[in-house]
Amino acid sequence: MATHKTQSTLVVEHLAKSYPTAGEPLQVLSDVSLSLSAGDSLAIVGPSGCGKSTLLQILGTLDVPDHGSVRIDGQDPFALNENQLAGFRNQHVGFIFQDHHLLPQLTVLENILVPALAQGSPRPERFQHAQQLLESVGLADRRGHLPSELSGGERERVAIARALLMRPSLVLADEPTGNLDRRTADSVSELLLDLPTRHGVILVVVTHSHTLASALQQRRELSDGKLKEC
Ligand SMILES: Nc1ncnc2c1ncn2[C@@H]1O[C@H](COP(=O)(O)OP(=O)(O)OP(=O)(O)O)[C@@H](O)[C@H]1O
Repeated sequence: MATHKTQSTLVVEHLAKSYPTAGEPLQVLSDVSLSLSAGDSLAIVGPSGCGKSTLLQILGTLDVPDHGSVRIDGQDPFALNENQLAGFRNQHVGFIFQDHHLLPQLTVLENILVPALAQGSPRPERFQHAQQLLESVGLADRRGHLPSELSGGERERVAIARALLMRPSLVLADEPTGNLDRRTADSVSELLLDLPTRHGVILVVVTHSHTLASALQQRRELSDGKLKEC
């Protein structure tokens, strides 16, 4: 199952981002730089409102910085036009959100295949890969179930499998264990921690969980718009 992309890299230099307000703009990121490669994992921690999700959105190319650069696998995603960027994101980035964003009317297997649908009908290899991923998250026997028939932890597992479908270089997780009880959070964390070695991805996790943060290879606190060692 391991599909190491040895070229996987994330290089971020001097990112800055502010939001307009009625008064002075709110400077959320002032100077963020980092460099990660295949197999690396990083926790981003910090108090509520410090800008963690904003940073994750920019790393995932869902939002644009005011200044600075992001290079994923050596490419500048913000130099692409809108269609190219959507395709690039689909191929290079997997997202895992706290509320998992599964489509309620689709089965577990169909939800995992959603990223491939953006490119038309999934090829048989994709179905096979989706099935393998379902097995790897321990849900092979739930492929025909709807999200409403799953527990919170099981839905999060589906979201993890979906994030891996396109064999991304970069997996971004925003509070992946935030809504889960301790035991379920531990088992989801275990799956996440396995991703960099098992799938050769770069894993960046925003979390308030000390347990999860301390299990990742690297930790940075976002403070005053900058990443600091912690
Ligand atoms: N679209 C927006 N327009 C204006 N302000 C925004 C916008 N998005 C976020 N903010 C503000 O930017 C700051 C950082 O928000 P962000 O969601 O990145 O923080 P966070 O560290 O992820 O918080 P939490 O841990 O509570 O999720 C907050 O003060 C928030 O209110």
